[in-house]
Amino acid sequence: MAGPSDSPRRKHKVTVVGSGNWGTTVAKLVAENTREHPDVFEEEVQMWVYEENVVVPSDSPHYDPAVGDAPQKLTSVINKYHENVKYLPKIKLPSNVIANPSLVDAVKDSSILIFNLPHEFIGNVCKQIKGHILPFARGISCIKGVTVTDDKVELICDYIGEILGIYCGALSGANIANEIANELWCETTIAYNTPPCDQRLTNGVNGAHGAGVPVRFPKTKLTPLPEDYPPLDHGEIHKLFDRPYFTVSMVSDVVGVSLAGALKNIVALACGFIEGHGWNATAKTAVMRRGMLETIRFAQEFFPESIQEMTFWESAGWSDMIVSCTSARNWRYSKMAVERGVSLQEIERTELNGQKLQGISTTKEVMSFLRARGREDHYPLFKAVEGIVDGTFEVKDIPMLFRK
Ligand SMILES: NC(=O)C1=CN([C@@H]2O[C@H](COP(=O)(O)OP(=O)(O)OC[C@H]3O[C@@H](n4cnc5c(N)ncnc54)[C@H](O)[C@@H]3O)[C@@H](O)[C@H]2O)C=CC1
Ligand SMILES: O=C(CO)COP(=O)(O)O
Repeated sequence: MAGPSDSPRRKHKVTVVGSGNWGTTVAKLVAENTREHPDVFEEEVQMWVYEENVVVPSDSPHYDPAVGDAPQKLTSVINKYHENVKYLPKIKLPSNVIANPSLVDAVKDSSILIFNLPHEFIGNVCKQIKGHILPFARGISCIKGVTVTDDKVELICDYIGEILGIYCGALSGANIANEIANELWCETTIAYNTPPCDQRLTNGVNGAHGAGVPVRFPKTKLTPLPEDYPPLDHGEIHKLFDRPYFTVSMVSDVVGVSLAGALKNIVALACGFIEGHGWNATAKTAVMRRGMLETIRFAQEFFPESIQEMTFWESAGWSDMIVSCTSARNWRYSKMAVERGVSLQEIERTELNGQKLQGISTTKEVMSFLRARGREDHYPLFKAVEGIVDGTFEVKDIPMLFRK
């Protein structure tokens, strides 16, 4: 009888769940890598698209006079022209990215699931795919946010892992999708821990950085990755994401990577408000420093068992804080809201063409969690951002928060 080592070697099939600005960019870079590593990955990358109708503008090279201004399915446009004309216009996607409007079909038979959509939609997506994925699939969440219920705050990757019964790591960094899509160099951080049940494939090799951090796995029993698949350890995950223009650091601290990515969106709103009010770099750096202190305080207070402060020196930490407070969407549009004297919610509705500002919901969720514990006054900057978003606090009063 044939043993496991005689079995034919299978390849990892990859699906990107989500196709916004970042989702499409990650699908592009991952598809470049599946092409370069045909021994490990199936070439075709499925990309789930939340289907909608789009009108291709007349100045687009993909404008078809026979179709004119008639609405077309976004998936058909992506598959025909290899461009996501709505969320990542003017970027050519590799032809092995396949847009799929069916969530269940897109994740079918995939052993690697990359979750990349605004965090408010992840619950519904997980509900729909539960029971339709390979039981031994492994996940990477590129989502910046947290999930909050009355009694707990959860990392998105833990939430995905618990609902689907799989292991899920986290990717986060100083990453502006349009820059990476244009292949302008940057770094990112991936936190992933090979589950013990998969380690017979990897000799326990997990990567050098982060040794000593208690490793977290879902409470549910994991199904081992079958032996005829290539192992999934730091080396293989690195192979899937690292590009000449996208330098990946592998770490083990899932908590630090996830919380830094989620909470910097609150600080980015504060920086936009500050700048919209007319203050400049010195005020912004004060807010960034205060924001980082509150981020680390939050991590230490609610995830004390696993946080590693070195993570804040990775791309997911200070670099993301800096880029988010100087050039990302949450900063840009909160500045615009103050300059125009309108609410941030209105700016999101009128200016973002379907893209989402994760800072708005993250601020509300984090503050409701803190308030339920009577801890809101220990996070004065986060509280001020909530007040500004709700119209109950004024930007000019931010410095008063920090006077002894
Ligand atoms: N855009 C960027 O530069 C970066 C974004 N991120 C993070 O990546 C995550 C995904 O963001 P983006 O790809 O930028 O999204 P986006 O903000 O560009 O696009 C919104 C997406 O949500 C989808 N959507 C709308 N309604 C939906 C529903 N009911 N159910 C499911 N999907 C729905 C839209 O189809 C679209 O794909 C976020 O957590 C964000 O913080 C992280 C790094 C960089
Ligand atoms: O996460 C990001 C930068 O690292 C992108 O942030 P925005 O969603 O504010 O554009």
